[in-house]
Amino acid sequence: MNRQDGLDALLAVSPVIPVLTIDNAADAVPLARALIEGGVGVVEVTLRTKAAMEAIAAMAEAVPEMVVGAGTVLTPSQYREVEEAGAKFVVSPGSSPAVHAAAAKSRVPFLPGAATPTEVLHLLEAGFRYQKFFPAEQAGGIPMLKAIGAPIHEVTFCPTGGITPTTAPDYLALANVICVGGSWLTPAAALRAGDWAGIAKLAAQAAALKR
Ligand SMILES: O=C(O)C(=O)C[C@H](O)[C@H](O)COP(=O)(O)O
Repeated sequence: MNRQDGLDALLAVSPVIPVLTIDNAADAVPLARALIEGGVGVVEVTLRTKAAMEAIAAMAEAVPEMVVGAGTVLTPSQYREVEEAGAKFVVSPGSSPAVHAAAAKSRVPFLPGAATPTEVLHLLEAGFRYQKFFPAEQAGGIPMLKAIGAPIHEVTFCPTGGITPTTAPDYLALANVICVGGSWLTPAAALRAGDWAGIAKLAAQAAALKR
């Protein structure tokens, strides 16, 4: 089976995929509801915190209208764990043969990361037409994506890393970008304060971006 079956539809759900770092699993459900209220129906929950796995499971269970993805998946065992927790897609900042093998065995589609033309071509050769361009700003940003897109037409990107509400529209205007990832929708202070209304407002602004 193709390891990216259905991924195109998931990446088309919102112009911005919020990249979430959740310290407190109890925040997961109200946070997902706030994002849905703002019109953002897809998230990437990074495995950067102890609470991440529980957060994925809680969101997938309690907020079925949210497409919950798992990010920072670096190993085959993490791939299996997030699938069990209910993740609908898996994101990695890079890629490795072991994680590719885990993706090949899984029903959950995989969005691997690349930052150079050689990495992009390796992934394309392995069948990955959708790739995370990471770390987007540090790896050359918009000029780099344009330069990669000139010779390599077949790959569509979700750039992530250092993107802001100001730069997001310019990324989204590129022919080889389907969506962008970013952490700005969920500022740490807003999460700590449980400012769900504020997060819903940021989500609404992101959901309204054109692509
Ligand atoms: O954790 C991962 O797997 C990552 O790939 C890193 C995140 O995508 C970036 O850290 C996004 O964060 P901002 O740059 O703040 O928008």
